[in-house]
Amino acid sequence: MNIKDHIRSIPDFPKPGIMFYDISTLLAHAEAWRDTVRQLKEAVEPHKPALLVGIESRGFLAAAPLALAMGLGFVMIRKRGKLPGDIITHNYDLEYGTDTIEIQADAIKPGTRVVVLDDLLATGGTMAAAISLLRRVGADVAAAQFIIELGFLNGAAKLDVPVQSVVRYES
Ligand SMILES: O=P(O)(O)OC[C@H]1O[C@H](OP(=O)(O)OP(=O)(O)O)[C@H](O)[C@@H]1O
Ligand SMILES: Nc1ncnc2[nH]cnc12
Repeated sequence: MNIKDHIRSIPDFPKPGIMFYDISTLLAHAEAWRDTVRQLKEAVEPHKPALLVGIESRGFLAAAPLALAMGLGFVMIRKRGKLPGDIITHNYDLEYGTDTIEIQADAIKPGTRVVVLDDLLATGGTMAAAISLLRRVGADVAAAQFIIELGFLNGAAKLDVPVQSVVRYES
């Protein structure tokens, strides 16, 4: 199964000059999606995580089925203002402006080995922020796992954990 055959590339979205890699078509194809989750499992298992973490929102689509397939729990990192209870907040810089992600303060016991998942690695800013947030709650971040990596943006250079992806684009 060639996973790339099921990812749709849409030029000039959300703005001119950006190629958008759309996983809608991958999710809609049962066999291709099953194979994607299988490949995620093969890549993540060697890190022996006790827990998986997903980043809102497309990261949930990867992390939740993988957690079920691996028999592990799954923790959400969410955008600002969505999580109830005691939360830990992390602000980070985007190309223009700032953004905020959050996790529940008691979601992860200190020392727990986790793998973080997101659908796509672009500049690496989102995953770098997620890793900082996870370390603040005491998680041991074993790896960052993606479905898609945009290699030409060199986001992996921002991350100080092993970076893995199912498919990679060079342009
Ligand atoms: O490597 P970066 O440059 O940080 O970009 C990657 C992030 O951008 C997208 O999320 P988006 O903010 O579009 O949210 P969504 O998952 O809710 O669609 C994607 O799902 C990653 O989380
Ligand atoms: N080029 C891209 N395609 C899909 N999702 C993205 N998130 C950030 N950059 C993206």
